[in-house]
Amino acid sequence: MLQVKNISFGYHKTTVLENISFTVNQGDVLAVVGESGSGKSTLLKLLYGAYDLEKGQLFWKDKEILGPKFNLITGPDYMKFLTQEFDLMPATTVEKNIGEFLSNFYLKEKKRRTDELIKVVELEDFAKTKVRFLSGGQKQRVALAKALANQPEILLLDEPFSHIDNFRKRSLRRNLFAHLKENNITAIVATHDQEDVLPYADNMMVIHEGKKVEMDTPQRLFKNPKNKLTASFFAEFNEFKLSELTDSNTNDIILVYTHELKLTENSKLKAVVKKSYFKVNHFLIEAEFNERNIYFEHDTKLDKNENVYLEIQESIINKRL
Ligand SMILES: Nc1ncnc2c1ncn2[C@@H]1O[C@H](COP(=O)(O)OP(=O)(O)OP(=O)(O)O)[C@@H](O)[C@H]1O
Repeated sequence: MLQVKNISFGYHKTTVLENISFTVNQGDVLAVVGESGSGKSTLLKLLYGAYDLEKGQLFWKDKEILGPKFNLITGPDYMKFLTQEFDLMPATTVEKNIGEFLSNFYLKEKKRRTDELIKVVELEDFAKTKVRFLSGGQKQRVALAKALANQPEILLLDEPFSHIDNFRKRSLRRNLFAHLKENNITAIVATHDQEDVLPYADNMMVIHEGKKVEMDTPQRLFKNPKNKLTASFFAEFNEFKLSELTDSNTNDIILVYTHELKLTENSKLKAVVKKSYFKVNHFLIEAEFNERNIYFEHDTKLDKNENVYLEIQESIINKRL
C-alpha cells in the first residue's frame, strides 16, 4: 500500500500542497485531477522523492520514500515516473530505447518483453525506427513502454496521453490499463481528461489550490459531486436554487448535469430556447430561465424562441441535498 501521511510542500515560500493524506492499495489506479497549477505534478514529484517534504511522510509498503537530502539518486528502484518530458535516446531505435534497462544476460526474455510492450503501445511498425524520426505522440508511447519495461511496482504518469491523437488514445488506454492490472502495477495518474479516469481509475482524488477536496470512486463522485470543481470535471452542469425546482422556499444550491434535465409537459422550470449545439450523439440546448442561461441535452435540435418545460428526477434532487 502507498501511504501519504499529511504532507505539505512549497517550492519557495508559498505552499503548493497542504496537508494531503491518502492511501492507494497495491494494484489500484488513482487518478489525480484538478485545474492547471493545482499541484498535481508536484504531488507526483514528491511521491517520486524528487523533493524533501516540509511536513508529513510517505511510505510504500513499510519503506519510507525520502527526498534528495537522504538519497543520491532520485526515485526508488521499484518506481517509474513518466513525466511530460520524455527521456529517450534520439539516435537509437524504438526497440533499443524500450529495452535500454533490460538485462542482456537473458536475451530471449529481453526480446519477449520488448515485443510485448511494443504491442501495448501499438508501435509494431516502428520497432526499428530511430526515435528522432518519430512524432511527439509516438515518442510519448515509446517513453511509456520504457517506463513499463522493468516492471515497476508503482508507475507515476503525468498526463500520459497528452500528445496522443484521439484516433489512437482509446485503444492505447485500454492496452495500458489492462497491462497495469495484469501485472498488479499500482499507478497514480495526473490528468485533465475524464476518459483516463472513468473507465479505469479505482479511485479519484480532486485537488484544488494544493488541497485535497474529495476522494472516492469515480462513479460515486460523478453521481454525487460535493462541489462544482468535481462536477465540472465530468460534464457540463447547471446550478439551481432548490426553490426553483421544488415547492421548498430554501435557497440551497443543487448541481444538475445537462443530461439530467428532461423535457416535460408542464413544470415550474419554464425556459425559452436560444441555441442548439451539435454534440455527436445529442444536441446541447441553451435556454433562458430566470434571466440566465441554462443548458440541457436533447435528441434533436430545438427551434429558437420555443417555450419548453423541464424536469429533474426527484431522486436526483434528494441525493444532491
Ligand atoms: N520548479 C518550480 N519552482 C517554483 N514553482 C513551481 C515549480 N513547479 C511548479 N511550481 C508552481 O507550483 C504550483 C503547482 O504546479 P504543478 O505543476 O504541480 O501543477 P499541475 O496541477 O500539475 O498543473 P498542470 O495541470 O498545468 O500540469 C504552480 O503554481 C506552479 O507555478
